[in-house]
Amino acid sequence: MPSYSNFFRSFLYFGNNQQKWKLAAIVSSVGLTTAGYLWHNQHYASSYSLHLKRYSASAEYPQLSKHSNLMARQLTPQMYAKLRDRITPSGYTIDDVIQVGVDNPGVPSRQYFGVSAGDEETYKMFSDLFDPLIQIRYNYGPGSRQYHDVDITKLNFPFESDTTFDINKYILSSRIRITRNLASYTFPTFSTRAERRRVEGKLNKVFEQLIQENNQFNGNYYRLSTTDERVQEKLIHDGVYLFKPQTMSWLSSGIARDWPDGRAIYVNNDKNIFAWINQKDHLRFVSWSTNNAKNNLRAVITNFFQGINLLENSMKNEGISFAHDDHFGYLTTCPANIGTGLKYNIFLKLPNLTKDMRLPTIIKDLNLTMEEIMDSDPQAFKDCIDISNRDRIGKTEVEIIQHILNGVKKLVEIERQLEAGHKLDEYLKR
Ligand SMILES: Nc1ncnc2c1ncn2[C@@H]1O[C@H](COP(=O)(O)OP(=O)(O)OP(=O)(O)O)[C@@H](O)[C@H]1O
Repeated sequence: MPSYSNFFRSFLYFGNNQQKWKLAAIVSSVGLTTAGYLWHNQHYASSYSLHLKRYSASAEYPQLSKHSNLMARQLTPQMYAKLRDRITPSGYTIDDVIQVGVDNPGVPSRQYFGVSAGDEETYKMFSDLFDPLIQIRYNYGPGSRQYHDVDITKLNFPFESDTTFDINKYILSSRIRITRNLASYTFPTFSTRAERRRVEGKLNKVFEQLIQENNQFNGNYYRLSTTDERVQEKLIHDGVYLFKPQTMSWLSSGIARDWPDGRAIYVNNDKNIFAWINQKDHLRFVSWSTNNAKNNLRAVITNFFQGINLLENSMKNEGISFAHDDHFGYLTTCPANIGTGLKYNIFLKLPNLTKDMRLPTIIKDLNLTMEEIMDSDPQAFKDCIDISNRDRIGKTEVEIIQHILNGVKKLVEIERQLEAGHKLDEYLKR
């Protein structure tokens, strides 16, 4: 092992004076950075454990006996005691992770996660809890790898070449979105005001590039804190306004703090592409068909992936990228979105099928999710359902979209059989 005196002697005989000073400057800056990093970590870890260790793990264990969310079913007192000593580099703890689930018990019929991530490191740091939850909800095991495929030429759009019936009678509209966070910044659950503003500032530059460089994405960027009421009303009318999250689960996760500071909206001139900045995640990017452009399935998907591609190119110019991991895919605030962060919704009008009690079972067998459509006018979406993907992780983007399209094709076919007077049992037997 080289001794300090050997090191000093080598330094004396090294190069000329200028090179010596250069070397000394490099060595001391590396030393100071390392010492600073270690001090920072130790300081945080020790103040955190001092604070926690005032009471035992069993005294701190949350009251979960009446809870039915996934977290409450997995977090044993032993696991809590083990994870209580961990902290991510930005300071996120197990108590931060579980707060949404402690405050929101959930209902047995819904697989509500009851956890949130505060930064990229959360998933690995608290994998004892996150891994089983993701396994239960998505059947996605710890050894798996998330693959991506955005080659939309592989997609097969149903009924596109079939002109024998009016598809617009059944398919009303579609909407696709991704949700993402930027690498190296804390997530909205945990960001400080300054960091949230920094993220918004970076994304502002990215969207300004998109607006300037591309006709289709030409549009406007609005900071919520400086948007006047008239513009606000217009954005609400266009269906793109970013409202402050109101549900208890999102309020207790911390994402609505300081609203509307650091929040922004991008929307293109055609109003069929928009983005929300600093809502549940740093970025939510959406492509949809408005009511007067019904059943524009292919265009919605094409615009969407074109937009993401341009966004990622602009992000490179800004030196930023999305938080991503080979195993977990894109890292999101809620594990419900992890993997692809992709949700694809299609509104369907199925007057016969929606009257049948077996519809929820059919939807479940197709591995889809069905939601009610909320509208101020209850008649507007009579006999309609909102179909979306159940999976976000373990499948590629193209697989998820094709799965929805195939499911929609089946549902429309069943509806048409019922319309023609056939019984549902006949179809189900096939
Ligand atoms: N196909 C569609 N056509 C028109 N509007 C849609 C469509 N799909 C969804 N929407 C509307 O967009 C809004 C948000 O939809 P949704 O809650 O499914 O997605 P999300 O907010 O992106 O995801 P989540 O809240 O589950 O993280 C809802 O008001 C919904 O009615």
